[in-house]
Amino acid sequence: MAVYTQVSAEALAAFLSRYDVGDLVSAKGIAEGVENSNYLVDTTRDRFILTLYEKRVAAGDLPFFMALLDHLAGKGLPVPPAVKDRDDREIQQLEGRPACLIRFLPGVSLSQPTPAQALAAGCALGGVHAAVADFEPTRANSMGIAQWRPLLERCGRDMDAIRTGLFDRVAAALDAVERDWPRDLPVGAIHADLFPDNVLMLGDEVTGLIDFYFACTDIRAYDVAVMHTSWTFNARGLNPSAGVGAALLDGYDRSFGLSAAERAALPVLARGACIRFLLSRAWDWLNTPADALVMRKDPLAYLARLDWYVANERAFA
Ligand SMILES: Nc1ncnc2c1ncn2[C@@H]1O[C@H](COP(=O)(O)OP(=O)(O)O)[C@@H](O)[C@H]1O
Ligand SMILES: N[C@@H](CCOP(=O)(O)O)C(=O)O
Repeated sequence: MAVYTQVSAEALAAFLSRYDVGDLVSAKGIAEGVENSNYLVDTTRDRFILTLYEKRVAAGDLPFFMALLDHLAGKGLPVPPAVKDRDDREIQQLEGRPACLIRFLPGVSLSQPTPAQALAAGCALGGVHAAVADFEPTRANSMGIAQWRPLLERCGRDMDAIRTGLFDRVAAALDAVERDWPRDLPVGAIHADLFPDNVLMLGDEVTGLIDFYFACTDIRAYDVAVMHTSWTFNARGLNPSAGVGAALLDGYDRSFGLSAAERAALPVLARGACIRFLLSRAWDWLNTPADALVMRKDPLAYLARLDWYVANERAFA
């Protein structure tokens, strides 16, 4: 359940009165999501997502995220911009949290994407990378390779309570990833978390790309690798679908282009992505009480993926 901050009816009505969006009809907490509090808000005119940014999103990063959403929506991509109030402001305060009113987009997120859907999603990522060619703001990746070792050290040997020997296995995998990490691939604004639950679809059509709150400036092909790790396997990190993996890359290649150097780097980028999500999940696993309202995601599902990429170095050839 991702509603950490309760919003009173009075506070919400006062918040909405700053906008030209009609009057409040209903507001319901959204169970999906991990990082922020989200409400589905209906007014007499339209439907919106109200997001209150919780502790993982730094308020100082919000202008970058909002500028990126505006930029992509302005280029006609299915990305939801924040609504501006009468004073032209997108970022507000509500119940003591930074908050934005976001356009609602139709569609559902998939749990078992087909190759046709993966092709469309890969195409959509290519569309994002093309659209940010003239996007100037930058943001360092706060969950990038430079942060993985400090995060591993912070998790420490407590990781072995999740799986015996986990700390040493991740440390060894990280040694290899740090050694082989590409230094000269093209960089740009990337989503960095384009899992199936952050892509809304109707049939084989992408209707929404959401949750840009890890977006940053980093290696473009790393975004492709993150997608590959999250779209190709089942929830336990098993049974990779070769058709889905190939279709993702094909879609991206058709819409934006994947160079030979980028393709050659995908194995190490994918192992890096596995370490990144394994570590953030392990940290949450070790630091979230089992009875908390937040759903803890399984770090071992990313260990299984890491093992698969180590055993299948030629998966992208
Ligand atoms: N613009 C939007 N249009 C429609 N649904 C949305 C939109 N933004 C978020 N949602 C819904 O809210 C859920 C949680 O949003 P998300 O941004 O993934 O949260 P979190 O940042 O907490 O992970 C999504 O799974 C989706 O169902
Ligand atoms: N995609 C990450 C967690 C981030 O959650 P999101 O709901 O903001 O995408 C993972 O699965 O570990």
